[in-house]
Amino acid sequence: MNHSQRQKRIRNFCIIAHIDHGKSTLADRLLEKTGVLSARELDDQVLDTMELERERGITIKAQAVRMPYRAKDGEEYELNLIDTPGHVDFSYEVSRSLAACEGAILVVDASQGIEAQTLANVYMALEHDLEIVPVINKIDLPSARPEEVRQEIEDVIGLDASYAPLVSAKTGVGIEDVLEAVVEHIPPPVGDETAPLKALIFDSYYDSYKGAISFVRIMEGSVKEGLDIRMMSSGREYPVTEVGVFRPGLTPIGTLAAGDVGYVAASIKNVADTRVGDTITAVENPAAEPLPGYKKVNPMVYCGIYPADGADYEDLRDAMEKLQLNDASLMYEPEVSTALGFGFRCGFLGLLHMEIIQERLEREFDLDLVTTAPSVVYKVIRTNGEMVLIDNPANLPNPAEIEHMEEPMVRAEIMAPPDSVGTIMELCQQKRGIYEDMTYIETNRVTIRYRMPLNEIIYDFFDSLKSRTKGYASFDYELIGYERSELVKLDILLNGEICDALSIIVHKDRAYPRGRAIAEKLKDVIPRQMFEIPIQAAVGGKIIARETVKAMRKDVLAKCYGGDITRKKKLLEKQKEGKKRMRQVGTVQIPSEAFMSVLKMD
Ligand SMILES: Nc1nc2c(ncn2[C@@H]2O[C@H](COP(=O)(O)OP(=O)(O)OP(=O)(O)O)[C@@H](O)[C@H]2O)c(=O)[nH]1
Repeated sequence: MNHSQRQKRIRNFCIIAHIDHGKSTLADRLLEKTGVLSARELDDQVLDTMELERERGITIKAQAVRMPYRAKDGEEYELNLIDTPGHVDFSYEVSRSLAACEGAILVVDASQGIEAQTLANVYMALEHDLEIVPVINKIDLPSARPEEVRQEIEDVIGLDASYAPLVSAKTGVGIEDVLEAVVEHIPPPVGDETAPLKALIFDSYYDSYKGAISFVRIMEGSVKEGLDIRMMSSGREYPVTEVGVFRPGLTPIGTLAAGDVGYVAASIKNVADTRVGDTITAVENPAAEPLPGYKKVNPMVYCGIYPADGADYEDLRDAMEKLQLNDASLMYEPEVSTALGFGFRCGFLGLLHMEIIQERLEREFDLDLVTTAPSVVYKVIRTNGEMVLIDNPANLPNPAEIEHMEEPMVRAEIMAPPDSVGTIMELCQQKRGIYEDMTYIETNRVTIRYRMPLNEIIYDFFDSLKSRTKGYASFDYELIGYERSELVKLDILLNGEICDALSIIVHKDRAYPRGRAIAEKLKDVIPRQMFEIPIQAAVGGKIIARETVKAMRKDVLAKCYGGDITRKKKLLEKQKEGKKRMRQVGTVQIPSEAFMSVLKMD
């Protein structure tokens, strides 16, 4: 079979869905149906991969697996399923994965219908001109309303859903219909295998034996073992050591040609040299232009990460280094805080990314951490006209040197049942949201759009939204740029000293309530000590709130009457335990979890 005949039987697609609508379960079923994994292996193995994926904390964001499929027309097809990360933090990776495909399966839960992320994903897929195959999942649920959802897909998204397979990824019903729909509705790739090589990197990860491995879609030309390749963004060159496909598991196949999806290994030391979105070409006869759409993603959210015990600093640094090997979007640099000592300022794609990294540091590297309040990146325009980017409140210039400040804004899209509109609007208003519009989807769902400062949604917006709507609301956002804003630095003083790790940048109208709330919360979490501790919130040196932690009344040992020595020991032991999780800040001891917990409040 020549290449163009083969190309006609390739289908490159991904699965898009709102979280929990069954994307992973459906993907497993497709693997099972095409014999890539047996049902038994699925139980063991995919659970393992999922575990691994959890281990790696969504850093292996997108993988591609090749499935052979003999369709009802008697032909053998090569289906490449490209997995996309399901979270807005990784939207750039998602966009590159979509660019590697000709089509997408859109999974919609038959009982939930369309939700915020469903729409966001669909728009992104349409922007990449993908053919969308709707699939209605979870038809086994008693609350399933497949025909209504079919209508909803037609009315809200405007897709032809008349042929949408009705499936249960759980029981396995309708899976073959999904494969047939993919073959029938998604077009095969095009691309000239004799043209200069252009391969799009849509994901990469670090393998300790093979180095950084790039997952690619070959757009033009071909790549094989031994070829000298060049990364077009950096100009760096490497000889290819292996090319292959994921089946699952890396399987060498010798050559990948236009239309193919697979991986390329070239003894590359660092994932930072296999940037998602970059174009790989050949050193000899290179492509004139890279593929469009490459961009270096920048962190959106920053926070300080410190070891709870200063002695663990080196361990934390080693752990950071290891994580970064596999995650080119994690940024970190050493930082010193007067309150917390030596640690790192870290940049993340978003809050989920931040939480994943924190969790991995604690779980995989067994570290106890103190994290400071997350901050977005502010633009500060100095009185001398100079613009500086500030991601750490401690670095904010003196107010006298600031002409004005700008903060990042997002467009938030919330989808919810109509009866929760009131409470959602109240929340958005509280978070300085500016109402844009509202549209009803059928009679049971409404989409509300707000323009909001990113700094208001990074702490607890989503949690508040969920609790106010009993979990029914879904939420999505995109960054829309910077706007001028009246921002101030809110400092917290403990026993008269500023605790830099608790400083935050807030809107001036929110400084007072926020300062009060933080002081009140700190009063609850800071245990009594031998002396009275004033807790103050201040803006520009002016105290705006004050609480006091009263002094301890009695020595704990006083209860022991000096008699029972074992009891005394136990008590001291217990105190030591408690102390381990405390940070000495100036003269005051603060429990390490206090730093984050005070910032989470409605
Ligand atoms: N009843 C029923 N449950 C299903 C079906 N498909 C998936 N589920 C369940 O729905 C939940 C979410 O499924 P996942 O496959 O993890 O969903 P996902 O979209 O990949 O979710 P994320 O990975 O969190 O984005 C799981 O508890 C599944 O067992 C189905 O057809 N019927």
